[in-house]
Amino acid sequence: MQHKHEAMAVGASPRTERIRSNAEDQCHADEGPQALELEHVEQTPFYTPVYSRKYVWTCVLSASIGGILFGYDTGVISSALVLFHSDLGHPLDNAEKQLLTSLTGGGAFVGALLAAFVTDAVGRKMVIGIGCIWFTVGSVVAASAYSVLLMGIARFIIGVGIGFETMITPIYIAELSPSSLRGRMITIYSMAVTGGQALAYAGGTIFSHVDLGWRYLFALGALPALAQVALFPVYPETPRHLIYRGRIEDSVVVLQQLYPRSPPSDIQRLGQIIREDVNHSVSFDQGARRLMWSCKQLWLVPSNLRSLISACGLMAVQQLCGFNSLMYYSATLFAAVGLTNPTAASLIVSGTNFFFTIVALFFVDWGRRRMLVWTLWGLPLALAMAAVAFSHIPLNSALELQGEAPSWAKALALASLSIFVSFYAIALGNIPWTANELLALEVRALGTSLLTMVCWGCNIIVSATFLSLVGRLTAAGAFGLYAGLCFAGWLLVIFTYPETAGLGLESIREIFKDGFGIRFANQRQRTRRHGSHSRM
Ligand SMILES: O[C@H]1[C@H](O)[C@@H](O)[C@H](O)[C@@H](O)[C@H]1O
Repeated sequence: MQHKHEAMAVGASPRTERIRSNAEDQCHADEGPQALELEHVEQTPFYTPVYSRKYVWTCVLSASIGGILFGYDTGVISSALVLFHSDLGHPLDNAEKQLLTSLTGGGAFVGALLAAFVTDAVGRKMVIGIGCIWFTVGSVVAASAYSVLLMGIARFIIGVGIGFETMITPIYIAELSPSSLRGRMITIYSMAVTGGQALAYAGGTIFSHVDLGWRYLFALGALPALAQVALFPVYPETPRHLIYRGRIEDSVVVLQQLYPRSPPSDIQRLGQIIREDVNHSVSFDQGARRLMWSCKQLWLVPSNLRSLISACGLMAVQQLCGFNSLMYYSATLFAAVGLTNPTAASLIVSGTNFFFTIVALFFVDWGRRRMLVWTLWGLPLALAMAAVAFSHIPLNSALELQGEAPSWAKALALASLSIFVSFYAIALGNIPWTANELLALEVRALGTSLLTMVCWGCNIIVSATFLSLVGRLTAAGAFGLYAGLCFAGWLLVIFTYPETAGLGLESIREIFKDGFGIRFANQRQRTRRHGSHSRM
């Protein structure tokens, strides 16, 4: 009832009022027992030998190649900038360097928006393919570029590919995975991202000794895209999308492949539950899958809006915590604190990030909210330590050391930044990519597109302002500011991010019906655990 008043207060038309209240009624329908049943069916393979899950792992690993592309192409620019010399017509000035770095973020922002227009129409798998085309074309143009303009165009094209890929791969994986493994499988994708970044830094070290090495670096970026296209026949369209398009028989075949050990009755029931959820979304669709309609669903249905705030809020925290400033400027920062091999120093950041993403793999299905709440406090603490350290290290706005710095401050700077990366990678670095699971099917494509745009919008803000922040506030002030933002992010998570680990995608919409559902979700987790104990 309260929601009706909310909508009236903003002057909703009778039609939008109808849309909203339909959705509310559906959300309040009794989904509890059915949702638990779905989770039970999806968990069946969990108790069966690993080889029976081979197919789902093959699909997830094939899709995760997109993560390698994302990581490699965002990481490669920092090495390439050092290797360009005058190969693009003249030595690059700072503005050109910043432009070539941020154009990828701009392209990704546009790509995520474009992907929203096509995802429901052409399917999840096809969008992965479209992303690969952008990556391949962008890599070829970048490898053969001879001017800043051409390189700029190439970086933008690669960015569009990243936008497509970051929008679709997490949805694709979430829709294919059994709920008990969903977090872990999306974390495989995050591992691919951080692994791709580490590969880019390693490649940068190797090709720094090769004439025109940057051309090889960019050309190599096309290989994962081509590999993903080659694997196209191996991975299927998601059952949820197939059902959405009315291809029921195809969806049953895919479900059978995904759950080979489940009895046919379980497969049938799973298909039926997904179908009911899809019918529920399509019935709102009124026959026209128009973006405007999805927008209204997202903004005017309070439960959808709340899930969007939760998901996008967490993604904003991931980017605004300042991690990517460290990623892009780590070499320069570490050089300032006395390390002699800057590329190897960058490998410390990307390697630590990769390592702790692997650690995250073991905890993410234990609890997303739990992991976030237990680790996020470490970020402001580590950044506050970094702020203390850098207040004794005199740097100018180009991050060059101006004078002497005490060795304890240098050691503290190194230690605090390493602690920061570890705490970041174990939860905040990957959980926001699982957040599309918060969105109901009828708004998942558009909502995930917005989620991805928040990621890239905030990414551009952080990467384009770090040096100016250091200029205005000093490095200590910049780290202090990030510490404040991280602390605010921790509070945001505590109040708005419910626990979703182990819940079926079709049951998550229920959580947001009366608020951010923190208590409700905890209660669901208890019931679920109790249910699975009593089944065992
Ligand atoms: O999840 C990824 C990962 O943490 C990367 O290391 C970071 O560069 C990206 O911005 C983030 O979205």
